[in-house]
Amino acid sequence: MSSSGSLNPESDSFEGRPVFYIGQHDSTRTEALVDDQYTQVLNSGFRFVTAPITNQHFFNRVVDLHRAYLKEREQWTEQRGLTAAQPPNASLPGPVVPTLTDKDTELYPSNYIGSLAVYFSPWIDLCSSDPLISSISRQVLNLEAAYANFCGARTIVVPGPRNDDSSRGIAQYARAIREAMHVANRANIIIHMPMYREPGLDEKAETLSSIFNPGNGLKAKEKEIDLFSAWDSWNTIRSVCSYSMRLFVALRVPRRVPEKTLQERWFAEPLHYLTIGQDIFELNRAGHPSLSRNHQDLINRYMRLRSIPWLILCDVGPRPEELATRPDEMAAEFPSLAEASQALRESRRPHMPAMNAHVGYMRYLERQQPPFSAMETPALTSFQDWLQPPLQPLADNLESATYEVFEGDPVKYDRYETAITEAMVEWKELKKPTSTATPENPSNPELVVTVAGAGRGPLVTRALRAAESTGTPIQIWALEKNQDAYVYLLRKNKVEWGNKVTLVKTDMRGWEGPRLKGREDVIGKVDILVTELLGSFGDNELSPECLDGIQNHLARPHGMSIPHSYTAHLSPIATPRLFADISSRVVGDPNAFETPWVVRLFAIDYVAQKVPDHPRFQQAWEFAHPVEVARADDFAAEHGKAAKHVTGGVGSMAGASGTNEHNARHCHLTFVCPTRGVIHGLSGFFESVLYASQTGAGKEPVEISILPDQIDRKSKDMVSWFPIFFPLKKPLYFPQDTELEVSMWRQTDDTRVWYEWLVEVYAWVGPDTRIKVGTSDLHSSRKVACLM
Ligand SMILES: C[S@@+](CC[C@H](N)C(=O)[O-])C[C@H]1O[C@@H](n2cnc3c(N)ncnc32)[C@H](O)[C@@H]1O
Repeated sequence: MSSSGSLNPESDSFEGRPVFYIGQHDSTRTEALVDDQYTQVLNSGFRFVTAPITNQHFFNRVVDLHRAYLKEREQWTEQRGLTAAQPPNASLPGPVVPTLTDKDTELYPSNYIGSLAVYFSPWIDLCSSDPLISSISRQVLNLEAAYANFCGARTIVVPGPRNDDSSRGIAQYARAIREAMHVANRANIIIHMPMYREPGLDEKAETLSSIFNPGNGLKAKEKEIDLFSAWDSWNTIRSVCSYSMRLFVALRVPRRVPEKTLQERWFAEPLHYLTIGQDIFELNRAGHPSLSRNHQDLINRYMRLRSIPWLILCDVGPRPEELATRPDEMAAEFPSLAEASQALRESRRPHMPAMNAHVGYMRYLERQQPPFSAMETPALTSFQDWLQPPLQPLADNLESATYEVFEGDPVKYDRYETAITEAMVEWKELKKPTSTATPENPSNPELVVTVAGAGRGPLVTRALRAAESTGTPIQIWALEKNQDAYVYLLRKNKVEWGNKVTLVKTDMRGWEGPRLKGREDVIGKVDILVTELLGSFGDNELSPECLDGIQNHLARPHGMSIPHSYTAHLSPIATPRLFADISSRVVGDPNAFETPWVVRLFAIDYVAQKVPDHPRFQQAWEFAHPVEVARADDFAAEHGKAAKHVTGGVGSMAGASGTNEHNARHCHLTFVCPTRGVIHGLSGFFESVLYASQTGAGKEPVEISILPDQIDRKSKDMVSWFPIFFPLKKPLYFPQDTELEVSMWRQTDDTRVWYEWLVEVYAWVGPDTRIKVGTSDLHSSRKVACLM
């Protein structure tokens, strides 16, 4: 258990953890609690309770209505002398459930209704194949939805389908929920779903179907457990409801915790509640309730979500008969000494119920959770699954505050400093000539270092530090095209760098090159060129194009670029939240589904599995610098720079001259998905080798990476880049044993760069037979392309 100090936010040893918000549900409750009872439940440690919208009276009324209808129909059939085989007139109207009366409900508008989780009647059966029962169920659903919405309920829980066997039933159910969402137009609708159909944990409460068609439920055959069938039903329901942002899941925690793949599938879904039944708890040796290690891990994982799901403990007390007895006001005012000291020990008022044992255990688990890590600060957490439009680094100038955010991540700068240090050490070791060498001073040891795109100068500081620590004399230039950042650099040069740095306000592609110290008439070459123009997908902020424009100043053959190379990587993902978010933006932003978004992906499911030759994260392409023969350089040498737009027809894009053609890329990747699921787009990442040793001593390269399976090894805790997300306009469903074929292109017409992407689904239907079962549109970010 943590010390009290670690829970005190004021203390130095404070460690934050997710907070458990625990509610109480009683499956036998047929009426909303009255105020006193509600208070008693809160006093036993719960923070909220559930309340049925209607009561037993309403249930009886609906059952009587249906009975009367069946009787009337029977009479009607008899009067006409029809046999059982002759169906009644199809247009005979079915029963219409009359409006609610005050006898049908104990729920009224109140100042605490917003904190109740109100429950639809569990006895309706929206999936019923009996059209009368499904119709009555739907009417009840709508009556209750309208009334709960009227009362001001914010969350309404609806029992999920009882099984996933009938696609007709699920379709009926989904359609009814969509209708109810229109009726309850402000409330959130929460579908109560099991994680999977665990034998023995199916709902037993009676329904209209079990009352009127009792035989139907008996036929259910023993089947193999299909782990994904409940998720499949949920996927149908939310698809029919167009991924409404008001539709959530209450996930029933199973007795046996399933495999990780299924846990992760639900992790990506909008979990509003986790419901934990009394039978999930075990008793420990002291007879207190406890949960297995697997259950604890599951809860700990889900509690890391940005919107932390609330917990509902079901049937763990206080029992209805306990709530029936009102606390004795007199006795509460004048407790006996023994009662008072017992109450003090349990931190409660005398005659108030003791802390519920299950709540007490959950509070203990709350304290046992791993504390928030350095990557879970409130600032970083607030970025989870938050879409940011990508930067236009050439067209736009960054603000000082944005640079300050970059500078807040020491990991990136440490890795750069290590790379520059190694480059300087090896330069000496390999006795490479420097660009400051002149006929008069052929062994001048001064290296020419240029930081291009210096921003507010952190990489300049690191280059100066590397030079000092390695005892390397340098001449250093810093280039920046942002005139405001340039002013900052001028000041920093005076205040911090002792005017050692030559600052040039220029686009690096138009720089004339370094005029050497003491020989200003001579334009020299650069030995070490340092840049950080990388985007989340490596090349998406046009680092290749910018470096092409300056690499002619690099000394050959020894000059080097830091970074030396970078690679882009992809993996298909399910991310229902981002899909819903982007869908909601389309009206104001018609290109929302054609935009690669920068986003700190979190509530997502990587659907592909790692198998031999097909890893979960696959490399799309690579850029390495300097480019050996740049087509642009050749072209400019032949025609002059200004000529590039008038010689159309050479490049792959119509009308392009082809000078940037060497920076176009294409990849085709195959991802393997053994279980069925859905994808909403492609997650993108990059890695970069900043410096690769040239001494042949087998040293590890200096790298940075944002790949989920590499970041901890290559650049732990680096937060400078979030992943990129290439969305799909329509979710793409895939069956089990599927291969997702991903095609991606980096396109250019010499003035712009954009991406195009396509996903195709192939299912294996025999040992050697694969058939195509789905395809996405060809998406293109051309309309939001990066301008060169
Ligand atoms: C991602 S920021 C990095 C800034 C700084 N080096 C750092 O690490 O904090 C990229 C910088 O490069 C500059 N930049 C981008 N393209 C450039 C170009 N073609 N010429 C000069 N500066 C450029 C931007 O204005 C921006 O300041």
